[in-house]
Amino acid sequence: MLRLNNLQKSFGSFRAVESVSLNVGEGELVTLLGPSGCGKSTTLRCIAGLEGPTGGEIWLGDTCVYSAEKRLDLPPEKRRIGMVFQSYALWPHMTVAENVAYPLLRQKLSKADREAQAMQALELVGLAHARDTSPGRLSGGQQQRIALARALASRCQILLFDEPLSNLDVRLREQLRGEIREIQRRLGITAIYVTHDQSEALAISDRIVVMDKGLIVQIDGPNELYSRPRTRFAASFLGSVNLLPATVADSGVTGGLARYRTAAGAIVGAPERPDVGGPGTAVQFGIRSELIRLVEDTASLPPGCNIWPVTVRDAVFLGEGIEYTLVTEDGQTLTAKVPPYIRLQPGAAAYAAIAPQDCFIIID
Ligand SMILES: Nc1ncnc2c1ncn2[C@@H]1O[C@H](COP(=O)(O)OP(=O)(O)OP(=O)(O)O)[C@@H](O)[C@H]1O
Repeated sequence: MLRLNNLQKSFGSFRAVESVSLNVGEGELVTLLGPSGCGKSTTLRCIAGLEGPTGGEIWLGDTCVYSAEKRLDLPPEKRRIGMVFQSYALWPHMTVAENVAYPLLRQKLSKADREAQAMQALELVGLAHARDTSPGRLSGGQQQRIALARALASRCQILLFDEPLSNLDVRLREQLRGEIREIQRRLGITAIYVTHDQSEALAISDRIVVMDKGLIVQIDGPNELYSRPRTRFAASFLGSVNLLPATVADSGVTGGLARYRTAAGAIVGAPERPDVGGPGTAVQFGIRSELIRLVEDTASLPPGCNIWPVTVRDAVFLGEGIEYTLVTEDGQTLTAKVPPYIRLQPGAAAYAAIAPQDCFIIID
């Protein structure tokens, strides 16, 4: 449905989008995730036609809408794209229904059809009852729903979201992201969603594109990206991670696992990464903080667990859990987020344990 081939965008000599190639399937919701300034919004604006790229190609279905080589650049109104921005951009002097119907004026529709399409879109976002209200009298969440209805009303091929929930409080953000996902799935509409919020990306995406400095670092489903990040950047951008220096001890051991020697000499297991070199190759051994089990004796642990004897240095109560800072026997620091019923005092001796399948290997 959407294809970017080596998309580039420079502002003067600054390359905001270095090179982005991406295929998005029909009905897919793909998120562009990355830190401020990594080129997410610029990529989105190029797709919408609001920004002129400096290289590459953009295809929407079978239509090439931008090609540097062919000197082709279709204007936004010819791209059948709907866009939802961080700011709701609603007209205060129009009613809710008039705001939603406004972009339809460009289409050759009768007044009755325009109104019917606008009302259908308002029903989808649960705001049909507010049709005659002024948008200024509604809450931020409701105003963003109207902006979504306006994008849906024109029955576009693709919906683009640029940080649509950033102006809302946490609870509303969580509720609205669920609603956006539900409507997108129900209509089977293709969507590209820009955010710098990792939990939002994990919650709503079919696939996540992690970007850094105008380049794609990794593209994967939320689960794969969380459990098998390929680089230090991708690992640290999603969730909390511990990285321990290690070397390959033995590969192809059993069930897709390989063994790694950590700095203190302990041998631990993780899924084998085929692109890592043989024994002796230096790697980083990745452990998610929230997947660590913290126990006072090892009897209850399943066989084959990676186990580190640790001393508790610090504990921070977070409500839904406790974040422990732990020190291994060779002086490495581990962060573990565990349920709040596990209470250990600073100075206590314990064991940090994790299943090999829950670990991952980083090579950069
Ligand atoms: N019109 C412009 N002129 C010059 N530089 C620009 C322009 N628009 C964007 N940039 C620069 O391009 C880089 C990428 O910007 P972009 O808005 O795409 O980042 P982003 O990943 O969406 O970050 P954010 O979440 O902060 O919006 C930034 O360094 C930004 O300053």
